[in-house]
Amino acid sequence: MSLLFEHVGKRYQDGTVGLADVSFEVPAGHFCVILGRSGAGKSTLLRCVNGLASPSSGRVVVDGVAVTAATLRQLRPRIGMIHQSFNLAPRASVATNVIAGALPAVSTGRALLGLFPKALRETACALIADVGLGEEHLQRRVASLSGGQQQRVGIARAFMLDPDHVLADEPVASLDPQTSIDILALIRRKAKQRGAAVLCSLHQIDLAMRFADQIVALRDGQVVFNGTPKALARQGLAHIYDPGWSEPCSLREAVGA
Ligand SMILES: Nc1ncnc2c1ncn2[C@@H]1O[C@H](COP(=O)(O)OP(=O)(O)OP(=O)(O)O)[C@@H](O)[C@H]1O
Repeated sequence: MSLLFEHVGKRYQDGTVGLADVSFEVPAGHFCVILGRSGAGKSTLLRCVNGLASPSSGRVVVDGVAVTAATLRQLRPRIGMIHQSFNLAPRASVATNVIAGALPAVSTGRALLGLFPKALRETACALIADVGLGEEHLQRRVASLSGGQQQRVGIARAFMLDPDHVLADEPVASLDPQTSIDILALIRRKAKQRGAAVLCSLHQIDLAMRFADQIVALRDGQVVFNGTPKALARQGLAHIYDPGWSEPCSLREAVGA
């Protein structure tokens, strides 16, 4: 159960290159953080996994199945999504938002009527407790919660269908430092419990170093680093973030100079 990017390129309709030629693998159960400057291609990469963007070249392979319009129906229930701005229904309750994570597995008619099977309702309640929201929160409107609490709802929703993969696009961008740590620890714990691979884009290097098993760094739509936090600490961050960085620097590093 892994996520594989094989020479993935994405050119948008206006000609902008979102991804140039990206290849790497995230093994099952790994927490993989995607780093890179603004515009490096992090969101584009995540969107290529859940079909919100389709690669112009190459392919994304989820557990051996290439992501295409035809396979998305089968793959979507196995991919949980956590968003930067939570993407919840603000006027609906915590419980309603969490159970909405099961929509890919429920017929449209039943979903419209709010008829979720008892097992799914029980799963939703258990998840809400597990992410640290007490019973008193079940019927609260999401709009009345803090950002950190809303992201806990988003995490519970993402795990409704026991996903094999979790995509998190800057999940702590709007949260304070301690809440960010708590939220990433929660995503990591839930994913490890499940054995799910996580692909999580971040701008906070300290958090990447703290939580990642694997770090992939993008620059101008290309992979400029793929390895452990320790290896990145040895290598430094110039090749990812410095505007003036150029290739000879990485060549020197490659020969250990
Ligand atoms: N719908 C689109 N149409 C045209 N270009 C796009 C589109 N979406 C993204 N891009 C471009 O693709 C490149 C990569 O964007 P992307 O959003 O993937 O970067 P990012 O690393 O997630 O940035 P940030 O950290 O700011 O969110 C950028 O040049 C961006 O302007």
